[in-house]
Amino acid sequence: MSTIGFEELINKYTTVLFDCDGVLWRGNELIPGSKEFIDHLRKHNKRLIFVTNNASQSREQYRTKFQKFGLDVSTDEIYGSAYAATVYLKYKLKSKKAFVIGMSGLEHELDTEGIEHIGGTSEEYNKLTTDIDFKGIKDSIDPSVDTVLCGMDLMLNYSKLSHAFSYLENKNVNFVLTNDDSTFPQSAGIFPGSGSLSAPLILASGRTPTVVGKPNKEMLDCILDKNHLNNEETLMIGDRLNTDIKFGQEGGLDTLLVLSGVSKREDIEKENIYPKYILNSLDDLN
Ligand SMILES: O=C(O)[C@H](O)[C@H](O)COP(=O)(O)O
Ligand SMILES: [Mg+2]
Repeated sequence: MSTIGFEELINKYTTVLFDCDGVLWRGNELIPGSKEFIDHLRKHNKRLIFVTNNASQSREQYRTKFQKFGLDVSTDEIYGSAYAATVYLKYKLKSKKAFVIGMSGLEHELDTEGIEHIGGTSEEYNKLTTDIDFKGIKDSIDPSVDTVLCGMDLMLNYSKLSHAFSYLENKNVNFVLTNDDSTFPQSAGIFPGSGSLSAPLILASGRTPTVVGKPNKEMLDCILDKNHLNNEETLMIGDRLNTDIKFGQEGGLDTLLVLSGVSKREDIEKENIYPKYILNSLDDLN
């Protein structure tokens, strides 16, 4: 494990896969040096691919977020777990309709692939109430729902969980997570991640979900469907050892851990996941 400088990086790699939360930004705050580093790579004609487990936004919404930071990134360069999960439901599960725990970004991606969805941001599932209509939940089961899909949901509540749980009682209904990150890096600090939001369903249903996001192969398959990666010339940059660095290693890529997000230097030995390179942040490359 060593550091790496900009010159060495651009001489070794033609393609850079970037994680987003904790590498480029924390919430809506750009991490110092990330824009400059991306601009430098663009000047050296490097291929950039952005791979985020954050399912709260669609590729289009991320393109707008990049633009707000003065970064011109095309949707073809963006692979979010909302998109990857949608592709998985559409082409692997042949899903027609999903019950969603998630936000508008996940719903937008499902819409682009013509997968119907209930739950999510619709009004009836987002009322914060202690007056739960338990019988109504069981009576409301829609037999055409074939999948429960869970992602980051800032409006999670007991009623939504109870609806999702009731669908999962039917073992024929698929159970899919966009990702299972335990925590989520924000500018104000670390918060519960989407993996921690779906944990109650896993415990209550006793079922093991398919997880699409990093480090799982479905996310890499989604990228490889559209991009040939020359492994020796591709670098994966991330802030989380058990998603980004593991994803890169299992994909046969070199990896760079930046300490600007979730994982800390002492986590490396604890988790026994050793990146090839380590830096404090992307600013060390400017
Ligand atoms: O809780 C989550 O969904 C994740 O922590 C978060 O969104 C990770 O995003 P990434 O670091 O993969 O961009
Ligand atoms: Mg991250």
